[in-house]
Amino acid sequence: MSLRIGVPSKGRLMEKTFEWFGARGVTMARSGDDREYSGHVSGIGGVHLVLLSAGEIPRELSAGRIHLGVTGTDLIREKLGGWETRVAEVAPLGFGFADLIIAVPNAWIDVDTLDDLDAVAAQFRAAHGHRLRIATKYHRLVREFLQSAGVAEYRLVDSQGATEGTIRNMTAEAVADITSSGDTLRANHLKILSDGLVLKSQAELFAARRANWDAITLARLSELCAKLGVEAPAL
Ligand SMILES: Nc1ncnc2c1ncn2[C@@H]1O[C@H](COP(=O)(O)OP(=O)(O)OP(=O)(O)O)[C@@H](O)[C@H]1O
Ligand SMILES: O=P(O)(O)OC[C@H]1O[C@H](OP(=O)(O)OP(=O)(O)O)[C@H](O)[C@@H]1O
Repeated sequence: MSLRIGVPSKGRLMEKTFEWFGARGVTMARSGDDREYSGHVSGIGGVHLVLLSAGEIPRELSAGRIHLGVTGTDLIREKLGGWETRVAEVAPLGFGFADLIIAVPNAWIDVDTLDDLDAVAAQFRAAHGHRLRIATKYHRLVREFLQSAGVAEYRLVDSQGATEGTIRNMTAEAVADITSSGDTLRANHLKILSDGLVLKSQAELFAARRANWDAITLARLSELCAKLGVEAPAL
């Protein structure tokens, strides 16, 4: 059986992943034109490339339909409850850096910390009759983070994109989203709470604990890890 490795199917994450493996003698390429989601691996035998959305890779790893996968730490932790029991970290890849943060409007001059947010949230509920809304797609991570910080008077509203626009659109009062350059936050007049860093993320190579590991796939894993210069994970 070949070792199935899931890799982001488009954009910067795909290109950087191809570069990272290529620099270590494992060449990945998409077949056909840009719209064809199939590919191949050379430089090592018995490894099958599976091109997937970065957001779907955690689920495919968890189900064991791929043996290895490249995706963001944020997506693994958000999408897989008890992620350590489902995947093993093989190697951080040094790209795809992003911080998951909590941000509020610049105009909230008295709000700089989570404690301030908590105070404003209580006032907000008293004044408006509903809880302050935080727009995000990272429900699990934000809930856990705010719970451990003691912030309770809020409601998460789902936003799967253009999250920073929800405040202007009046569907939320605050946001929890990833930032890398900070341009999107600046353009939308938002500031990060000083203690509002939920998670630092980067692209990582993960192994599926529940995949069908047999002697052949384990041998291929060792060979691949040796070639990549990383330690083979204990599964
Ligand atoms: N500036 C950035 N914008 C978006 N994602 C980034 C950025 N920097 C790093 N990332 C990381 O890239 C990953 C998301 O990649 P991508 O947007 O391709 O995923 P996706 O959810 O599968 O997207 P799509 O649904 O459009 O296919 C996350 O792990 C995220 O942390
Ligand atoms: O700090 P920056 O460099 O500005 O990057 C952050 C932005 O990039 C991502 O959005 P993406 O482009 O993936 O689009 P989305 O709004 O559909 O999530 C993220 O959701 C932020 O909006």
